[in-house]
Parts: sequence; C-alpha cells; structure tokens
Amino acid sequence: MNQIVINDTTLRDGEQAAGVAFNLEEKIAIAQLLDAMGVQELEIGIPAMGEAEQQAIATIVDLGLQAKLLGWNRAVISDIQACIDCGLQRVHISIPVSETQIAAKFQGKSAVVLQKLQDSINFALDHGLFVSVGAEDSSRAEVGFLLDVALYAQESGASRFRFCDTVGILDPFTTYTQVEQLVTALSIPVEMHMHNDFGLATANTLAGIKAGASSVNTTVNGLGERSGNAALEEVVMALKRIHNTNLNIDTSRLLEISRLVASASGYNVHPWKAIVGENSFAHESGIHAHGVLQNPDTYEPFAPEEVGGERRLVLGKHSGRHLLTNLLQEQGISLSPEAMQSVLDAVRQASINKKRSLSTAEMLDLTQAYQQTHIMAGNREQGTGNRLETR
Ligand SMILES: CC(=O)SCCNC(=O)CCNC(=O)[C@H](O)C(C)(C)COP(=O)(O)OP(=O)(O)OC[C@H]1O[C@@H](n2cnc3c(N)ncnc32)[C@H](O)[C@@H]1OP(=O)(O)O
Ligand SMILES: O=C(O)CCC(=O)C(=O)O
Repeated sequence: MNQIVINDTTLRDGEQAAGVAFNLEEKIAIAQLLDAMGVQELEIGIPAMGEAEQQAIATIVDLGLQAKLLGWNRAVISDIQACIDCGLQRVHISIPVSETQIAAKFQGKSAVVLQKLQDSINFALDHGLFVSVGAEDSSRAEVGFLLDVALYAQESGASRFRFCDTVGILDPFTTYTQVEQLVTALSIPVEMHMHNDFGLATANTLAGIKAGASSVNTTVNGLGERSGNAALEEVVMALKRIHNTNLNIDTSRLLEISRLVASASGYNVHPWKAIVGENSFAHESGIHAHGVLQNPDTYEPFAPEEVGGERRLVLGKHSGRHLLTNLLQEQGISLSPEAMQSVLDAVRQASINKKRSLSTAEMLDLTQAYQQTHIMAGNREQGTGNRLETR
C-alpha cells in the first residue's frame, strides 16, 4: 500500500454541513488538535467567502503548525488571490466535470472547464503555489472527459488530482474501478473525496486507496455536506487495524477531537457511531458481557484506550448472571444463585419499564428490595429476625 496522506477537511467541507458555523477560537482549536495528533494536511477553509473566513485562515497560517495547510477555491483567479492574501502556499482548485454540473454552472460548455482550469492553475503556479485540482462530481462524469481533465491538470502543473464522489453515489466496487483508471493514467497522486449519502464514504475511501489513491479527505465525526464525508476516526482506525497501515497519527486522541468538533458544531455523534460513539465499547447483552469479562477480545475489535475511550459494562434488558454477579461483587455483594436470578428478572423488568439500562444505584435498589421481601417472607415462615440472603 502507498504511503497515505490524510488531508482533513473538517474546517472546509465539514463546516459546510447544514447548520454548522465554527467561530475563530473553534477553528483554531480544531486545527491545533488535528496538528498535534499528526494529521499531515488540513484544508482550512475558503478564503473567497470573505473577511471573517480570511481572518480565521490567516490566523491558522500564523500558528506555524506542522501540518500542510490548504485553501479551497473555485477555478476563479480572485479566489486564489484571496488564498495568497491569507498567506497560504497550497491551493486546491475545484472544477465541475459532470454534465449535470457543467450544465448548471457553465451553460453546458465543457471548453469553459478547461479554460478556467488552465487560467487558475497558471495563476497559482505563477505565484509559486502548490496546486491540487479537484474534479467536482467525478463519479458521475463521463469517464473519457474525467481522464481528459485529469491529464490536462497534470500537464498544466497540478501536483495532485482529487477524485470526488460529490453526491455519494458510488459503492466500493465501482470506486475501485474508477480510481484505478485514474491512477493508471496519472503520474501525480490521486486524492479521495467521498460523501456518505449511502453510508459508504469510508468503505469507498478504502477502496480508492486499494486502487492506488495515496491521499484522502476526511472530516472529524464524518461532518459535511448532507450526510457528510468519510470520517477521520473511521478511516484512520480502519487503515491501522484492518490494513495494518499506521499513519503515525495519535489515535488515542480521536475521542478528544470528536468531542471538540461535536461541541463546536453543535451536533453530538449518535451513540452507535463507529469508533467514537458512546456505545462503541459498551456491552450489555449477557453473552457479550460474559465473553468480555473473560477476555475483551471476544467482542471488541481493539481496546477502547487506543482511541481514548473506555469500556462500559451496562446492566439492562439483555444482561445475564455473569455481568450482574460482577457488578454486584464490585459493590461488595454476593448473592445465592436463586437470589441472583430473581434480581436479574427484576433488572429486566425495570429496564423494559424505563426503556433504558440501569444505573448502579438502581441495581442496588432492586437488590435491596429483593432482600427485604425475602427476609420478610423468611421471617414469616421461620419467625426469626434479620438475615440477609447473601453468600
Ligand atoms: C461540492 C462542494 O462542496 S463545492 C464547495 C461549496 N462550498 C461553498 O459554496 C461554501 C462557500 N461558498 C461561498 O461563500 C460562495 O458560494 C462564493 C463566495 C464562493 C461565491 O459566492 P457568490 O458570488 O454569492 O455566488 P453563488 O454562491 O451564489 O454561486 C456560485 C457561483 O460560482 C460558480 N462556480 C461554482 N463552482 C465553480 C467552480 N468550481 N469554478 C468556477 N466557478 C464556479 C457558479 O457558476 C456561480 O457563478 P455565477 O455567480 O457566475 O453564476
Ligand atoms: O474539491 C473539490 O473539487 C470538490 C470537493 C467537494 O466538496 C465535493 O465534490 O463534494
């Protein structure tokens, strides 16, 4: 596998998610943490948006981060000039390549695509910039035209070509085929930019890498347009754990960056979100909890600490005796098998009634309630005093 570069676009495509707007402090904090984690490249925004964005980008440029910093542009010279004014040395120039996009943006004139590309690449190169070119809507473009644009970009001096599944319509098989064609035709690196409209962004990113792409766009928590982009935490961990490719990114801070971006974006990740969800390392079911108590490898792909998380054993409707025994033992309580089964039955019913898992306090209340009922019954039968039915 090629050496893979992560070019994270949380601060550009991530922020394009409907309803998301980072302020300056948040942009800085996100850039700094991604940099500290070892993410190699950051697409930090769109200077053409105006003053506030330019100020944020210029401030991030001045931080002197290790990561390479890139500004996003249309194939418009004033956009690129705005990048230069922010102090950026790397620009990404985007040009639409599908019939649908060219019709909507350039009245169907594909010659305009090549002309705008040529003019903007020339302008950027004349100013000594690193140029990446992105083919917007690559996946729906006519393949011959996509290859023409890619070769044109390469011959014009672009240093990288971005393959965009702009509306997220690919699956891993078609991604592989399309990207392999590009990689074969080009000598410059190919970058993946995958959207998640069918939940396949990460899978498609991996397929592109397998086909020879060596740079990938990600966003923290998969934030981005519509259903988002390939998630940084998913791509990095899949490469590390499934493909044995270590990117030298500090994965133990993935949960931290996830929480930072969740807070800055105003959107929490859902509990079963891969890698960083609240439930990613939670076990409730009896068989799973029993297995995990013996050896966490039974039901975990890797240790939670590897991404900065922690394992949770949760008592609920699906729990079994082994978990309950363990949780009670942690509280210094040991019950007979009969008592254990009765408390477990009560746990199940309570969990159904409350429609959630139970807290330690609730578990203890149910245990105490069982014991009291049992003592009272025992007292009635035997006429004796207090005797807890514990072992
Ligand atoms: C797939 C993607 O994610 S692409 C990135 C999308 N991100 C954004 O749009 C967020 C930032 N965008 C903005 O702030 C604004 O859209 C700006 C500053 C870039 C442009 O703003 P406005 O001048 O108000 O134009 P508006 O956004 O309404 O329309 C886009 C214009 O860019 C043109 N355009 C779109 N893509 C490109 C491109 N790749 N290259 C050249 N021109 C383009 C459109 O044809 C349209 O041109 P027109 O004004 O001559 O009709
Ligand atoms: O960078 C580009 O060329 C377009 C990127 C993009 O956001 C997309 O196609 O969805």
